[in-house]
Parts: sequence; structure tokens; C-alpha cells
Amino acid sequence: MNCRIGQGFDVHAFGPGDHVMLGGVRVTHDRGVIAHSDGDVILHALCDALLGAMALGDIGKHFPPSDPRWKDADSRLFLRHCRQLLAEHRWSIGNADITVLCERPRIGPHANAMRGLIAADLGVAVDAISIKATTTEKLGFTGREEGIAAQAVCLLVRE
Ligand SMILES: Nc1ccn([C@@H]2O[C@H](COP(=O)(O)O)[C@@H](O)[C@H]2O)c(=O)n1
Ligand SMILES: C[C@@]1(CO)OP(=O)(O)OP(=O)(O)OC[C@H]1O
Repeated sequence: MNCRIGQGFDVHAFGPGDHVMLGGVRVTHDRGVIAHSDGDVILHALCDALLGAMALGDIGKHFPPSDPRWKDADSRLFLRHCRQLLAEHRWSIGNADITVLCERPRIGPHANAMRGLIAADLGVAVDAISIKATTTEKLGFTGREEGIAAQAVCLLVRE
């Protein structure tokens, strides 16, 4: 069996707003994020992990921030595009594991909803998708609540 690993990382600054899109879920918050698309750090990190495993560049290469088509775009579109690329290149997802770094909002109560959407968009079982969260103990930009970060790793397999 042929295997590949990939990793991705994304950050968005908090800005004015009343919600944050995370893993495709609209999470109510007292801030929004500043981004060209909907600024979903979970999905952006996951797309980068998948693209990285396939050595197909990064999300900005596939969806340039200079392209008005992606203004306020639903990041689930990006994930579904990655699914298409996986199929074209005959890769299947073994698993993906994601960590969100922020003091707030709390991720735990939404993690299963996020896993469900991601699994549906990628056509995999929910137990292939893991979402975890940590604060950074009030340290750094996430600790000061200036922004939110996510990192993702994935394993791809090909028979
Ligand atoms: N935004 C967050 C941050 C953390 N959690 C959950 O709380 C646990 C403890 O966080 P520490 O940073 O103190 O380790 C963590 O393991 C998560 O389960 C969360 O849901 N949302
Ligand atoms: C997602 C894209 C889409 O134009 O823009 P942003 O929403 O700003 O997000 P980023 O994580 O900076 O990735 C780059 C772009 O591909």
C-alpha cells in the first residue's frame, strides 16, 4: 500500500462580527474573522494538509485571494475541490486530525457537528475525522485573542 502524509496550518485575525465559521459550522462569537473567504481556519488547514499530501501546492494556489470569485466564499467549496483532486489522483483518506488553537470560542460543543460536515464533504466515515482544541494558556496572539489558528495532519492511502 502506498501512503502519504500531509500537514496544514492556518491563521485568521479576529475582527468585527458576531460569528466565526469553523469546520463549516457557524459558531456564535463576539468577534468575526478578517479573510477573503469565510475565513474557516479548520477547513483551510485541512485543505492544505490534503493538498500537501498530494504535493499539489496550497489553498492560495488553487483559490487565489486576488480572485473575486472567492470573496466571502464558503470554504466547504475548497474542501470539495480537494475531494475531487483526491479522486483524480486515486488517493483515499486514511484519517485527518485537526487541532484548533484559541481561548474562545469553545470548540468542544461543536466538534461533532464539524466532524459530520467534513466527513460528508470528503465522503469518509466520521471516525476518520478528529477535531481537538486547545487554548495557549493566554500566551501569544491566540492567547491575547487577536486571532485563531488551526493545524491539520492527514494520511492518504492508495491500494
Ligand atoms: N477553544 C477551546 C479551547 C479548549 N477547549 C477544550 O478545553 C480543554 C482544555 O484546554 P487547555 O487549553 O486548558 O488544555 C481542551 O482539551 C479542549 O477539550 C475547547 O473546547 N475550546
Ligand atoms: C482561502 C483564500 C481564498 O482566496 O483566502 P482567505 O479566506 O483569506 O484564507 P487564507 O487562509 O489566507 O487562504 C488563501 C486563499 O486561498
